[in-house]
Amino acid sequence: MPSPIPFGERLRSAMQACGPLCVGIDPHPALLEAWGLDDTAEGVRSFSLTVVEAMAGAAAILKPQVALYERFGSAGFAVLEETLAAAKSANLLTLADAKRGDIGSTMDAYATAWLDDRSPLASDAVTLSPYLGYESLRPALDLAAATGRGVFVLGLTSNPEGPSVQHVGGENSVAKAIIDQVTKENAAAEDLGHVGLVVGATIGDAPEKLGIDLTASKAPLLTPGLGAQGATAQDIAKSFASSYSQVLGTSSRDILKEGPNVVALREKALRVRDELVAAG
Ligand SMILES: O=c1ccn([C@@H]2O[C@H](COP(=O)(O)O)[C@@H](O)[C@H]2O)c(=O)[nH]1
Repeated sequence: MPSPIPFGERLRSAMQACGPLCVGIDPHPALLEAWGLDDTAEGVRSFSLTVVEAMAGAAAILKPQVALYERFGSAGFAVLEETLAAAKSANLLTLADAKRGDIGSTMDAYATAWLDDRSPLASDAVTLSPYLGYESLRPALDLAAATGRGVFVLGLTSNPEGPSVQHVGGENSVAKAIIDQVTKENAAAEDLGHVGLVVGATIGDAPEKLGIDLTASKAPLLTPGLGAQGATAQDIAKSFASSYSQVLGTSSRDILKEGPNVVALREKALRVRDELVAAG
């Protein structure tokens, strides 16, 4: 069996072809209502398939927020499976925003669920929480590498509560310890590695203050916080400066509020994408 193409290479090709944008699929009750859909699994299905249709060729990757499917139990997971399959058929990469993290033995099962070729939920990448210790993520890190998939580890999150944990330690912060491990993991990559980082668009000068070198990490940098949480493409360009070529700008509600019209959704995504390109 030939080795799979590494996730970092696949992501870079998608970013070159479609631009540095990740569109989040977050079917919140208020958005479903605004789109004239019921807050049911069927409503979430219609919402998700419309986003997939609108984003083909306009986004490098789609990020379904797993929590918003999970609230409908098995019916929600069936819709998520269908959404992942539709994205694959439309040549869109997928990042399941599940933020999984547990002791190693349980992590094995999470890795199988999100990163094994045989799983109906297999995605191109999954988000992981490293707060049980970076090495507890090993089953997912290794399975992702073996299957040509990726993971995005929480580093500096976009929410205002994040610093109360992630900045602890100052020059030897919790976030720096995590990011140093990611740097080691991606050391052999020529460009982007298979281990990405979640680093919010709202973080301001935190990397500088904490002595964190994001460029050296070779991590694809997922930057939630753009749009609905108040950050702009210019904010990202300022915070990320030398690592900007690694940035995958991500936005959910600010784009999704343009639906359900497919053309309006796509045009908004293209505007956000063009702003990200221009800011660099
Ligand atoms: O630090 C983080 C990590 C993840 N998220 C997720 O991204 C989207 C953001 O949605 P917007 O509507 O663009 O605000 C959402 O799914 C979050 O759970 C984040 O915001 N920050």
